[in-house]
Amino acid sequence: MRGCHIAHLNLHDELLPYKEVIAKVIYDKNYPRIKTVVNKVGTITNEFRVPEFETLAGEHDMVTEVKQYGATFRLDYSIVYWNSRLEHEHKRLVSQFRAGEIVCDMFAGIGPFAVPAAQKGCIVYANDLNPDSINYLRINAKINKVDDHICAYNLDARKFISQLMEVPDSEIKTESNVPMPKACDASEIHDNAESNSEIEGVAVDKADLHNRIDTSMEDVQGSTGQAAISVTSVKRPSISSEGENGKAQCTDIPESEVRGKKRKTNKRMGGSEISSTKTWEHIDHVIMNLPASAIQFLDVFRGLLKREYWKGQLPWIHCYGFIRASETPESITAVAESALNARIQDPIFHRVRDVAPNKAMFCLSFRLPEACFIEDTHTH
Ligand SMILES: C[S@@+](CC[C@H](N)C(=O)[O-])C[C@H]1O[C@@H](n2cnc3c(N)ncnc32)[C@H](O)[C@@H]1O
Repeated sequence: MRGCHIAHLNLHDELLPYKEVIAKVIYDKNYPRIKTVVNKVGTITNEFRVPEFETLAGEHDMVTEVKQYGATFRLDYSIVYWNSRLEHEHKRLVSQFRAGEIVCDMFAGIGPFAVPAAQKGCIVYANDLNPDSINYLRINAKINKVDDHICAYNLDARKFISQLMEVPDSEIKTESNVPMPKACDASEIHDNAESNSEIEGVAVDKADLHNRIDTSMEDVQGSTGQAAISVTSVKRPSISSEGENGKAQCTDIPESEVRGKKRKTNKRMGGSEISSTKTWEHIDHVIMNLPASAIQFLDVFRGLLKREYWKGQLPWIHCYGFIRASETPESITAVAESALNARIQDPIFHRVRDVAPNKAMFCLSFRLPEACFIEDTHTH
């Protein structure tokens, strides 16, 4: 693994009697680059997907730094999930994202999707149930200088996505609280639609659309003052704030962060627009990399998005899982449809890698079906 002083073995049973000898040879041949040789023990059963390791040679130091396509990730191998074999998959998926898009990573780990997506200029809402993963994700966001593009949360994935989609009281449309006409203007809604989409016959670039929408939102805020209140009046706690013992605080999503994160256009993008994001109005991608059970979380999307607030197309869901020899992409899609209680149009099934002779990891990507909208949430 690039940049790492740990050699991580996965020895089969027949080699276990020789494990010390094997480890010593690896250590002697590679020292000082390799300072620790570990072997994975048993199968992963804990919910944080952290393997157990035994140290076979060298010092027991499991804190290290690894590099993936230009990003640096610090982690403690003994307390967080990390799999260097997913490098290509991280890269493949992030290559589909575009600057300015909003990405929600429900099972983010230490940030191998979140950090490169933020480096691309996406706004990333990243969550993990393991507080140590979130602690390292925040550290990695800082190391890679994208902490202004990542909001990190330590919640159960269902709660995380539900809270991001919750419309705050101050924004609920009532008869006396009619939405700002310009912010919900049909042409803007239309503009916020699609990557490289055809709008009235013209090819439209999504990043450009976001910039244009951003500018118009600034105008709206300036002219009415109403939206500006929801975005700027609440002081957001620092994303990288730490609790006692240097651990990231485990809290619900702070209202101010859910309500709309100030978005600075990435300096590397050369832009200077500052805009706001309201996650209940639009997100572009949801990543669900918990292959053992992510598909069972899909039911959280039933009735999750509120049609009257939503702008543009529905988000892409990228859901990971394992496929056995007895299963097919169609049968996997049927399981996802059953969880969503909706038909999926044109699913994209990508085989990520073989993990055992009869088992492969896959990524099922699809646009959230319209049936997942909740129609009328008006409070009169
Ligand atoms: C397979 S790892 C993926 C991490 C990262 N996305 C990657 O590609 O390396 C799954 C992650 O989901 C987290 N996790 C497990 N159950 C969860 C839950 N109910 N809600 C949120 N995160 C959870 C684990 O702590 C772990 O970091």
